[in-house]
Amino acid sequence: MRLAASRVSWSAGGGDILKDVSLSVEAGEFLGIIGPNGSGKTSLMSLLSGIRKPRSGEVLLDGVPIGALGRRTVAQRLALVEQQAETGERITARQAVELGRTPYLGPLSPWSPDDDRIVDAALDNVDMADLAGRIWHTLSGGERQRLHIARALAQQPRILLLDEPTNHLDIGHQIGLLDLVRRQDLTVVAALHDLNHAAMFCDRIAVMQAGRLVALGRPRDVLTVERIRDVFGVDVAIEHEPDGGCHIRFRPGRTPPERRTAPAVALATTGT
Ligand SMILES: Nc1ncnc2c1ncn2[C@@H]1O[C@H](COP(=O)(O)OP(=O)(O)OP(=O)(O)O)[C@@H](O)[C@H]1O
Repeated sequence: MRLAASRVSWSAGGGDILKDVSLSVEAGEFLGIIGPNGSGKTSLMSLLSGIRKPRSGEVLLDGVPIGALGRRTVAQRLALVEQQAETGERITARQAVELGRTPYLGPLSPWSPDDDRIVDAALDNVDMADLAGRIWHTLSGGERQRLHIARALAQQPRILLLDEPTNHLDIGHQIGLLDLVRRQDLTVVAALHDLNHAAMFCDRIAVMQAGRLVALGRPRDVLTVERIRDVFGVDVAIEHEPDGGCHIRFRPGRTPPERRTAPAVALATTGT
């Protein structure tokens, strides 16, 4: 299943937030979206998911404008985990994941043992089976985040859109979650802040800056010292590995003076 944005622009609050962005993600690909705070990652994800309509341009799901497909059809093909996703507080962890089955339920297709199996597998996948009976508001931020992922997996989409999926997670669960997502037979688009995670897990990376797509390609081609300095305003050293991977080392105190007011926060987790 192929998802594509064709020359999409979007405005809000009197300003142009996304400007003429085109990209596509192929079946089975893991595409990362990186960029500083406010560069338009979340806005782009919301257009790709069909939640928002572009002012101009279009988003195509297997060649069909996403706006022309019904909500239920879209939800059976594509799941979005939003950055600040919230869920009603009175439900249990399991019930939160069961919500992922909604697009498949109806008068002629009531809840079945298959739905139970799918929900159990999703809880297992994110290491949350033991807490399935816990009430939502008693769970930690990281546990809730893992349940949001489980809910999206229970939706059995072909495309998974993740907006900063590793928020709130400790390093073990950050790596575990990205690895889990990568191992699924899914097309993934994930907005990520950690450039090393993007380098490790993504087939290609899209770089957003001030609402524009400024680079798109393989991690080692996109993540260059010059681009990271230009886009994030920080100085890094990059080690290239023989297997094609790369590792980015943040060099504190080496940021060019003219960029010291830039939003370097975005790289805070990449220093090792
Ligand atoms: N509904 C809205 N009304 C006005 N401005 C908006 C709206 N939604 C987003 N923006 C602005 O658009 C810009 C891009 O926001 P967006 O959330 O897409 O960025 P982001 O790259 O995801 O940022 P972050 O890394 O901080 O999550 C920001 O300046 C934001 O304030």
